[in-house]
Amino acid sequence: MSTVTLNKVLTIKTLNNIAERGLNVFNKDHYTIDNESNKADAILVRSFNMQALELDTPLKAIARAGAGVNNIPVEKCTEKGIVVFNTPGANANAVKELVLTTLIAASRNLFAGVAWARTLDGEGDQIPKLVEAGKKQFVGKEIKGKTLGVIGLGAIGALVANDALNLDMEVIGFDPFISVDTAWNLSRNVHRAMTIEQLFANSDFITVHVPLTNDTKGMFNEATFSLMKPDVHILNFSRDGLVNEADMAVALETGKVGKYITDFPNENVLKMKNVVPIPHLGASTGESEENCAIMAARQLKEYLETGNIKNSVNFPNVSLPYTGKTRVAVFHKNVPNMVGQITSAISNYHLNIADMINRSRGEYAYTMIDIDNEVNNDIIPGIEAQINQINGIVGIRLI
Ligand SMILES: NC(=O)c1ccc[n+]([C@@H]2O[C@H](COP(=O)([O-])OP(=O)(O)OC[C@H]3O[C@@H](n4cnc5c(N)ncnc54)[C@H](O)[C@@H]3O)[C@@H](O)[C@H]2O)c1
Ligand SMILES: O=C(O)CC[C@@H](O)C(=O)O
Repeated sequence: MSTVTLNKVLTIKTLNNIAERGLNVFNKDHYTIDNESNKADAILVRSFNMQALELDTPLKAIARAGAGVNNIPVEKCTEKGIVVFNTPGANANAVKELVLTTLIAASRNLFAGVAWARTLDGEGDQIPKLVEAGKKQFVGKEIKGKTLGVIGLGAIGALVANDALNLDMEVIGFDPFISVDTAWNLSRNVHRAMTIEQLFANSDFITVHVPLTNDTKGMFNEATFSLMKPDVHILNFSRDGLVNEADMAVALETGKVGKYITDFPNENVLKMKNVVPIPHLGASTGESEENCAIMAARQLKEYLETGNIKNSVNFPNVSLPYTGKTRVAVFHKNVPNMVGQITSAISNYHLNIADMINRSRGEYAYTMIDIDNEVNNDIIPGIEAQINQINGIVGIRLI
């Protein structure tokens, strides 16, 4: 981590409860933590829905202490040069543990059984007899030898797939965009489904670990249920929007889906038969909340102090050792001759370039230029104005 001396105090706004150890990453001499400010330099968020929020200047960055960024208006941020970070893998173990816990618990009708046992309160000496007579309602099925389909083999899916093998399950995985890193970590005993249909047709249990996007929205629906085995159990620890809830309600009624274990209860879900509603606890462990908060805070701090970007979901990873010289960081459209125009704007001020880096991601790019000379504060507005005049510039920071 860099140890830059900031010449002004920056404000970090929190929109959710963020673990203390994460907030402690921000030195109080240089940062104010505030959950009210509308002049924040950066935002730390978990699940708060930011879609309708104004993204006012001087907001430079948003860090999601978690994986999913569907609560953040990422496209709007990109257009404004606001960097959005997440914390890949930081809560994956917590989610994996709850997936496997509920996979077994639901299969053994544990939740319903425990709730029923509580209703026996007050029956006195009769309770043991009632238990023995009533337990037949809760006969479950073992997971050993059954097939688990894992959709999405990223940080969480890969952990679930590997550990399900250790529980003697057969595992089929589907992920057309699997990363090289994950592929290396995945057991060779995980069978690869060539199509999602193949996974649907062969799984006794299905767990989904993909982001909610236009492509994945409603991927569980009447048509896909029809491909599945009867009594399939579906686990959704990803996002509610992946499931067409009207179709799920019907599939549960008919027994096509035996159980729906979801981390996203709502009014529709709570009315469903054989649903196991969990109050979004996937990542709710002390360990995971700290991991996410620390990672999010470090990434934000590094970006604010040096311009370096790591684990952004909308801009490329860019890193240049920070030497304390003036750094010009520019967001721009990914079109020809941008770097040339930016560097000539700088040389118009007779400044020498010591180092530079340029990376692109889709339609946008990010360029950082370190200036060799001491830059007089008086000329900074002029440099900014010249660069801002270039067609395709989204934003500029001098650090
Ligand atoms: N319940 C919780 O508390 C909780 C916690 C963490 C993450 N999540 C959710 O889980 C999701 C996954 O988290 P992660 O950390 O594993 O993310 P990740 O980015 O590491 O993995 C996602 C995987 O999904 C794959 N994928 C994308 N589209 C796909 C598709 N159409 N079909 C198959 N695979 C596809 C990607 O290639 C990637 O490997 C997050 O986006 C978030 O919505 C929920
Ligand atoms: O912050 C949480 O508790 C949940 C986070 C989770 O939904 C995620 O996408 O990482």
